[in-house]
Amino acid sequence: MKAAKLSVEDLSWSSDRGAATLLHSTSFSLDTGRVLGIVGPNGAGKTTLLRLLYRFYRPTTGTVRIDGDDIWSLSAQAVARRVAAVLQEQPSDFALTVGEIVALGRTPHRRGIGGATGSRDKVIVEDALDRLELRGLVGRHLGTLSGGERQRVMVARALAQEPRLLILDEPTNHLDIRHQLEVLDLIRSLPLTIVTSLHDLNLAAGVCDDVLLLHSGHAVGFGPPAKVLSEVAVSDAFQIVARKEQLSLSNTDHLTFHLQKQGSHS
Ligand SMILES: Nc1ncnc2c1ncn2[C@@H]1O[C@H](COP(=O)(O)OP(=O)(O)OP(=O)(O)O)[C@@H](O)[C@H]1O
Repeated sequence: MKAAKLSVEDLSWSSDRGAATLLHSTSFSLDTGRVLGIVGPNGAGKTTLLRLLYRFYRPTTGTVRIDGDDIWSLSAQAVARRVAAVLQEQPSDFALTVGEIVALGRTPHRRGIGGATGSRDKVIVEDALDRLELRGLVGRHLGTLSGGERQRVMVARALAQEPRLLILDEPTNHLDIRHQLEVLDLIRSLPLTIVTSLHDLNLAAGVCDDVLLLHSGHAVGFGPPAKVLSEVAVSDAFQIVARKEQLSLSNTDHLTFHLQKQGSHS
């Protein structure tokens, strides 16, 4: 696996000319192998930013470069060889088996429509199935799996794509605590550049090298979680009162959240 360098410059997006801007000018860069968490309240623009990064939306202004190449100067297939995205599963996937879905990850590497599956493709698919512990489920239809099992299948398909940049939209959704920790552990262990949206700020602080805090379509902070996720910035963005406390056993910071200042309610 090879990790990408990602650089985003003056990126903004609105759905139509004259429509409200859903992402205002945003710039940041991410070195190879870094894990970036996109955090912010509902409707802040997290999914919009991710869609710009995997070439689903064409930017209104600015560029997304992967290893120096503007993704809109490359073909969709060339981008799919470098970038994989794990989104919520598509309804059309439900009739396919786990093995078939993971093998779909090889599509961008095939020559021509219906290109043959080579022995290297098989090795890569098997490796992805092993990594996500899916061997036992290989013949099952996606529709029969639990939410957590489906999430693992989607990550395996993305790995079979052999991306340099992996994009994850809320990868811990539907997962119980054990499976959340496993997915986050996997994220940390992959030698890829990763951009992931996360709702849980304490999880984001634990797993990400950098975070980007979005508020009403504006990037209001980028950098190490300890710096960006300050009490003031989190309180402002989420319209709550955030307090940073120290966990006594692990000596790590932990954010707690309150609707109002303690003692201020009647
Ligand atoms: N294609 C679109 N056309 C018009 N408005 C859109 C479009 N996509 C998203 N929006 C709006 O843009 C805003 C940002 O949406 P987005 O899905 O990026 O937020 P988010 O931070 O991912 O939210 P959540 O945490 O709820 O998933 C929302 O108000 C949403 O309704």
